[in-house]
Amino acid sequence: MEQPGIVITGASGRMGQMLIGAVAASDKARLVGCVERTGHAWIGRDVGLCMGGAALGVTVTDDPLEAFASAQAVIDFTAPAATVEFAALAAQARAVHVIGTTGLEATHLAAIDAAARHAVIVRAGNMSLGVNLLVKLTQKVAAALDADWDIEVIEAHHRHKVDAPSGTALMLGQAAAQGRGVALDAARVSGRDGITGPRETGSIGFSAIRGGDIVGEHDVLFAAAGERIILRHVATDRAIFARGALKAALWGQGQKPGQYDMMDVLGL
Ligand SMILES: NC(=O)C1=CN([C@@H]2O[C@H](COP(=O)(O)OP(=O)(O)OC[C@H]3O[C@@H](n4cnc5c(N)ncnc54)[C@H](O)[C@@H]3O)[C@@H](O)[C@H]2O)C=CC1
Ligand SMILES: O=C(O)C1=N[C@H](C(=O)O)C[C@H](O)C1
Repeated sequence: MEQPGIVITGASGRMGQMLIGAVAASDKARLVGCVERTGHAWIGRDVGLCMGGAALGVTVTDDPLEAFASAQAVIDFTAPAATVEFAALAAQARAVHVIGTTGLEATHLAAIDAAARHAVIVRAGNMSLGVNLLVKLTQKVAAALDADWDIEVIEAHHRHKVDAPSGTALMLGQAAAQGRGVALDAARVSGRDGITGPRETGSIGFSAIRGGDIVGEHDVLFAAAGERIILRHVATDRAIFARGALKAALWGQGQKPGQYDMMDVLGL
């Protein structure tokens, strides 16, 4: 059987280039398309040459529908508005849509839910094995501790990141809330500043650091009187996200329409 053909959206981005490298090097998938936004300097050029390497025989396009028509999967690490558009188009093309984009708000999520009625969508704020294990651990630890243990999620990323808290931090906060049996929306406290008053018992705090070229670092801090537990993940190479996304694109082949995450893909 022919290997699944994969389209990468946001081809020139930090993750786009990492994903193109991963698919081009894979013996389980074929790179069949690359999409960038209209007006981008890469449109109409071979993506391999644009990346400074050998030609890959794939021309970058700003026409996602045409690109998706010949694909079995679309891997999408772009921006919320673009991802919503791609979800509808991937569903139309019956291609598995792997979504790594973060910063999605309720309206974006509703549109993705609608597309998942007709298509396979795998979405996760972090596609690495390590972070998905950390999510599981966070839920377990939170379930074992009572509200005398304050929970704080601290994340650090590069200076170009546009959303906060990170998608990963939200996954970790959600896991902590689930473990504790509370709703994250009710417990969440982000970005303290000024006279905040003392910490509210049971709240789950989020802090974001932005600087330099930090790939992605996440701590879940459980702090009580006299002791602290810190669960930590440090990403040093974006290849971990690309590997996870490619795994998700392959796993999604033949699945029933619906929305899945990396826990499903990794069997965690
Ligand atoms: N889930 C995960 O494991 C990970 C998720 N991310 C997320 O992926 C997203 C992208 O991250 P980066 O690659 O660092 O950003 P980036 O800014 O380097 O790349 C985004 C790319 O998307 C392109 N783009 C935007 N709108 C588009 C459109 N309408 N059509 C085609 N292309 C379009 C941009 O031109 C750009 O090349 C962010 O939301 C980030 O948080 C990043 C790393 C891992
Ligand atoms: O923007 C990034 O770079 C990253 N984004 C994801 C997030 O928001 O958690 C995953 C990873 O931390 C890198």
